[in-house]
Amino acid sequence: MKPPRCWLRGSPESRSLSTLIGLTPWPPSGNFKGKGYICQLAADFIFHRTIYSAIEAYNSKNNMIRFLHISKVFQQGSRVINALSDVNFHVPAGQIYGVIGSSGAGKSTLIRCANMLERPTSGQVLIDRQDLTKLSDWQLMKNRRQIGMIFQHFNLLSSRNVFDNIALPLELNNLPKAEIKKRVSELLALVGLIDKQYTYPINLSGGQKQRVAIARALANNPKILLCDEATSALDPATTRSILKLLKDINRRLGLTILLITHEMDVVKCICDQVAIIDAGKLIEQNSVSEIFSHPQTPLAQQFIQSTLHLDIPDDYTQRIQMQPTTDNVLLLKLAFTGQSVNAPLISQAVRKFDIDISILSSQIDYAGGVKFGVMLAEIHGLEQNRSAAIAFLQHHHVKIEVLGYV
Ligand SMILES: Nc1ncnc2c1ncn2[C@@H]1O[C@H](COP(=O)(O)OP(=O)(O)OP(=O)(O)O)[C@@H](O)[C@H]1O
Repeated sequence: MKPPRCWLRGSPESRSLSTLIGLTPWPPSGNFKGKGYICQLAADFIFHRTIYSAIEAYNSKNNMIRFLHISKVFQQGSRVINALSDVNFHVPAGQIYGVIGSSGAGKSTLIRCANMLERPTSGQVLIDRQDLTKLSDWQLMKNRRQIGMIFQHFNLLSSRNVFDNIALPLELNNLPKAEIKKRVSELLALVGLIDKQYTYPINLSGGQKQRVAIARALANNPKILLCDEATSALDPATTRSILKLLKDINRRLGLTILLITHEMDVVKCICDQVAIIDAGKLIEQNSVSEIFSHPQTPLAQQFIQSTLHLDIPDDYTQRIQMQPTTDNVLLLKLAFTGQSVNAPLISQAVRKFDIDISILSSQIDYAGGVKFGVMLAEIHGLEQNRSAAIAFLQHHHVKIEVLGYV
């Protein structure tokens, strides 16, 4: 059958679509005048609607969590607090998505909106295409079974042992005893606590308590897991082991994880994507590799720097001053991200501007498969040459902080 004339007389996009779906553009080249031009407009309209609907359908199918124009206002006496302002983002199914922000930024409010522990003042929260803001309390209670949650302070019941804590949501679901036993045994194995099943929370370490909380959150086979500062109360080694467990669960079960944190190390360690929230507004969001290689906002840069721990040696701290010294050696902190981390910029600057650079310490790290780094260095040479070298490095996206003269 011959393809409809006006469809194929459309714009280049509609023509390429016709090629994509296997139709030969007809006529091969067209002069769009009169009726033909109207046909072109109609074709474009249909094309854009089709594409738009296709993108919408794809987004809603592949995004497990969708925050649409979420605002939350708290009223404290006469004081109005805009905890969240028009927050929009989507969490694709099967991903680990981090939301990072400083204290009071609105992280807890946001994650609590994801299961309606906090109802947004306006906006929609869609979990697996279901709009939670439209549900009655009873429907919401049922719906929450598909959302597991873990907290900073574990929230275990001290009167129940490990087995019984994990069994609780299954008991509330009226599961037969034999099924509860089977499911709890699976979960104990998943979180590595088979030998602790009869232990009470008081006799568990922080990491073990969080493992129990994770097992309990997974008891009803949820589609998503919300993590509210889940590692903030743990030491660095235990934090790493819990993050490793979460990543393992995410990969093995295909579980979608939304976590909030104030630590970029957590994001760096397990997240696929990250959103940065500041004063209730979402100011930046992207894949972890993109954020680490091309941070757009000063706050994103600050969070990245916080993951690189480079201290100025004590003897330098004592000697450093902002006025030039007799030796006139400049002390700099250089931060490399994206392409600048791989380019031989230091040796180029030395050759080009006739200066010497002495590296005191440096650190390179990885996040989302991207390298980034920080360096502490002395620069020796004439003032104008050093300034030109600094301008050269800045031009190549090296962030430079002048620490002073030593
Ligand atoms: N129930 C409430 N009533 C009034 N104000 C609230 C309430 N909950 C949160 N807020 C305010 O909303 C803002 C965001 O708070 P939220 O707890 O979401 O921030 P956060 O980023 O999680 O901070 P932190 O990391 O310190 O926990 C803050 O100004 C807070 O004081």
